[in-house]
Parts: sequence; structure tokens; C-alpha cells
Amino acid sequence: MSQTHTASDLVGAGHNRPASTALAINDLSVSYGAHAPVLHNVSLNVPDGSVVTLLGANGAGKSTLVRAATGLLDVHQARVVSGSILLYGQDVTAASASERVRKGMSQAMEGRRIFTQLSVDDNLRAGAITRRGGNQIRADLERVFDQFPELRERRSSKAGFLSGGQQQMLAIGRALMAKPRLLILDEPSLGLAPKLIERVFEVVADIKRSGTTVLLIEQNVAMALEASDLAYVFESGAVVASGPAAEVKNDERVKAAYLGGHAG
Ligand SMILES: Nc1ncnc2c1ncn2[C@@H]1O[C@H](COP(=O)(O)OP(=O)(O)OP(=O)(O)O)[C@@H](O)[C@H]1O
Repeated sequence: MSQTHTASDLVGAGHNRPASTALAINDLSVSYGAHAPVLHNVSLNVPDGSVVTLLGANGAGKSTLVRAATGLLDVHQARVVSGSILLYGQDVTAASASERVRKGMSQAMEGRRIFTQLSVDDNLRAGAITRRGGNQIRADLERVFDQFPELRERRSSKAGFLSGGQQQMLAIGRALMAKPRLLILDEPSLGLAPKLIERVFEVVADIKRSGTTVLLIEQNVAMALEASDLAYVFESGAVVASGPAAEVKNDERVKAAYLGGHAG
């Protein structure tokens, strides 16, 4: 496994990323307010068509990295101090969140930020708001319902009446309705029962099969690594290890810190 702070040994090199890179983060440093940076020269690559996992303890910097990628730093009074963010080869470091959505990025937020007063159906349709083509949207809606039959059963219910797990499914389904090229899943298994967690990872595999690239932040390390092509390990705002997920899974430090001493 690579122990460096860059991922250039994994896919492509330096700043001339191949067009097949969905997301490239180059030497990124981020600060909240006037404080010292909490991300330090972070570089990572999410190859098109892959599933990439970010691992790290609480406070390691994963959410900050995601906020930088999605363009939501300013909402948190944070900013890029140095470095760049490329989405499909285009520099989006200064681009708004909505511009990034238009370029194919979508995020299913941790915390189940759904519209509780709207129906399940309307929540899912809201995910497709930037798209045209009613027939395709209806077909995608059915596909989400195939993946999450419990949502189909409750399609007319207010989303606020769903269980926590069902709301989590709805958040993922809504992000899928945007038909993203790059889907960011922030703790999709958070608070779910084991059976639902398995489902979430089946859905991740399905999303990958459909050609969508996935950036995954997960506390459920063993399953996340199983589902991923590459993994990056964050510590104190820096990438301390990275490599193919199968190698990261067998790394002694990762095993000790995240896998309870075995590779699960
Ligand atoms: N709104 C904020 N204002 C100031 N500092 C913040 C803010 N949000 C996060 N931080 C700091 O930035 C660092 C990275 O936090 P971040 O939330 O990115 O970590 P994380 O790996 O996502 O953790 P978790 O798994 O707990 O969500 C931490 O030191 C944290 O205290």
C-alpha cells in the first residue's frame, strides 16, 4: 500500500489527470473561519467508474473533504486555502455547488436531509429536478422502487412518517434520481439495522454496475472496503495511507484501528 500523501501512483500522475478521472483533489488545504487548516495538502483521485472509500476516525477530515468536493464549504464558514478540485478534468475549485451538480455530481447526505412534509414520491422526483424527459424520470423512479420496495409501498406517505432506515433509503434514492455521474454517499449505512446495511452495499454494487462512480464515506469499514476499488485513510486532516481496497484491508494499522484486529 502506498504510504505517500498523494495518490499519483494509483491512477494517473501529477496534475495532468486523465479524462477518465471523475474527481481529482490536488494538494488541498482547507480552513474553517480564521483557524489553521484542518485539511493539509490532501490529494486523491476517484477514477471514473470506480468506488472509492474514505476512512478515518471522527474528526479526521472526511466530511470537510466532501464539503470541499461538493462546493459546500462556505455554508460552514470554511474555505480552500490552497490546492485544486477537478471534476471530469475541469477545475471546479471556485464553482458553486449547483454548477457541480450540473457537471454530474450528486450527494446523498448523512443525516437524512429529506423533505419530511413531502411524499416519498415527491422527494424522489425532487431529486430529478435538474433533468428533463418525463419518461426516463418515471423509469428511474421505478428502478429506485425496485431497489427499495418499502419505498414503493409508501410512495404516497409523507417522508417524515418513514422510519429512520427508510428515510436513509429515500435519501440515497433521491440522489440516484439526479442520474449522477459521480455519487457521493456520506455514511449511507448510518443507524441502519444489519439487514439494511447489506442492502445498502448491494445498492452500491448496483450503482457501480450502472456506470456511476461512487465516493463513499463509511464507518462500516469492512463492508466499505469489500465494496470499493480504492481506499484513502485520513488522519488529522491528511491522507496517511491509500491504495487498492483489498490491500488497505490487509494493512496491519487499518486492521488494528478499524477492523477489530482482523480483516473481516
Ligand atoms: N464547522 C466547523 N467549524 C470549525 N471546525 C470544524 C467544523 N467542522 C469540522 N471542523 C473541524 O475540522 C476537522 C475535521 O472534521 P471533519 O468533520 O471533516 O471530520 P470527519 O472525518 O468527517 O469526522 P466525523 O467522522 O466525525 O464526521 C476536525 O478537527 C473538526 O473539529
